[in-house]
Amino acid sequence: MPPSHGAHSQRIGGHHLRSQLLLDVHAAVPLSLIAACKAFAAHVAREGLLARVCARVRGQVVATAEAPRTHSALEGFLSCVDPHVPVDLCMCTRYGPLFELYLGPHRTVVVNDHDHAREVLLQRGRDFAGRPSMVMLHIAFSDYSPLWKLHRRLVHSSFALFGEGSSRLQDIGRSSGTSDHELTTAVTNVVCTLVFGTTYKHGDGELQEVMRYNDGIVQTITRGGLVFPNESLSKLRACIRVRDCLLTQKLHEHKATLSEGDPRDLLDALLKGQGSPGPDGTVITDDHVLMTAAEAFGAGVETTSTTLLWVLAYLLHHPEVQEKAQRELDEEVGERAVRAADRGRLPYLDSIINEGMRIRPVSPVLIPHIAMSDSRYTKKNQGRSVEPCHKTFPDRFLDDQGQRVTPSCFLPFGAGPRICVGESLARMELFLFLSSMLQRMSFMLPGGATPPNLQGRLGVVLQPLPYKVAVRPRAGWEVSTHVN
Ligand code: HEM
Repeated sequence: MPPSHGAHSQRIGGHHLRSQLLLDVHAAVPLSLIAACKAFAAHVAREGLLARVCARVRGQVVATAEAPRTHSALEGFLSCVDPHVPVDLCMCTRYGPLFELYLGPHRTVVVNDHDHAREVLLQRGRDFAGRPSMVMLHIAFSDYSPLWKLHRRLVHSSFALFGEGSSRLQDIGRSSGTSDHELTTAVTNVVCTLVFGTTYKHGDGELQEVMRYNDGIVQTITRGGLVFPNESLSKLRACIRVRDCLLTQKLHEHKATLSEGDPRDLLDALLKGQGSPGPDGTVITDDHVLMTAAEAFGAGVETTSTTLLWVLAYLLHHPEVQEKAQRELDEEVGERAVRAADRGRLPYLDSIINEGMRIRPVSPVLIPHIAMSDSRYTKKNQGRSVEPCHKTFPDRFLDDQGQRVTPSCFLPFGAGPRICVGESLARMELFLFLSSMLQRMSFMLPGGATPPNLQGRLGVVLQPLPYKVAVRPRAGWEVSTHVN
């Protein structure tokens, strides 16, 4: 279709890698600034360029990057790039809700409005379901292809084994701890169960090893600068070696014990998928299996544990919200262990989780999409009004009767063909962890401590700065501890 040239239309030609994306937009779309910055940071890290840029949106730092001093891609956007002075990139204010920018060599269209994003992701999902060529992973960063579809289907089917009908996640949730390390350990344990069917006991050496390499990978990627040989790159390589060694061992064990019945976990599902190629003859190799297993850790640990840390940080700012959630738990669940099926009875707790994901989304701009073919997107409405919101944490997700409402523009897991494949699992995990924690413990600021800084910093995900929290067991639940 030819692009339209209406008085209010903006033609955004983004020939992204291999196709042409034309957006004809008559209305607002805002900012994928954070994505832009993220991708920019990734690009800069890849290219090994120098000088520091700090990007802020509405006063909040959303990304820092090692940036080129005089890079033509950046010149259009920044009046100055001083390596020592933070540059405010309020692009939304300066360039309007829809604009294009170069991320290194890639022309990128920025869309920042939930309604429009929803339309692009859902109604036009197939058109924009591609991924830029980034990292060789098999789902999240894989382009829209038969191989991606096959992997996604298998991953989805294996996650279904851990759905509401299963008690496997409930039991792991019950052993959750309260420091960020323990939260991450518990979330990692869930992913180990999903991926290779091992649920570890507290303190297990192998689980510690998984934690160490996972953390090493996250930290080194967050730090960036992995282009030239250096300490970070060596550490990343070492962590990946340990990870691959462990996953290969699990793969061999699974091959040796694979049976006819239902898959036990993700490795089983992928191994079974090796026997039935996709419609175009696509075959899953052992390397694919290992990469997809590794990806489940990458996508499933940091996202979920960081969401919980954000929710806790907000609860420290709103102790009355915590008390109300605890009252709801006391009335609806009492002292028995929380079950996945209790979610329907706990709308207030659910609204806290939703609000946590809304106000501090760990993946604020999804993962970049690219156009699958020459495409045009036309919006009829012009402009957009932003009304002041008088809702307090977490009431946006509740109606006047205290029942749950979910605005259609709420997309913490994306939408359309590339929607997060772990969404149901993540929602269940968040529910089980938070409910089990609030049922047994109260979280408060240690004496003299200031409330957590809610600004966040963008690493692999948007994460809170470290904060301190005191934990007190609720009446009837022993074990007391102070954690950082
Ligand atoms: C709070 C937790 C989580 C959040 C907020 C989250 C969010 C997201 C988002 C925003 C995307 C990108 C969607 C897009 O580009 O349109 C995504 C993709 C993905 N997520 Fe999650 N996620 C979470 C947990 C998980 C978990 C637990 C797993 C698996 C164990 C997982 C696996 C994936 C995968 C494989 C993709 C790539 C899907 C594709 O490209 O086809 N995520 N997630």
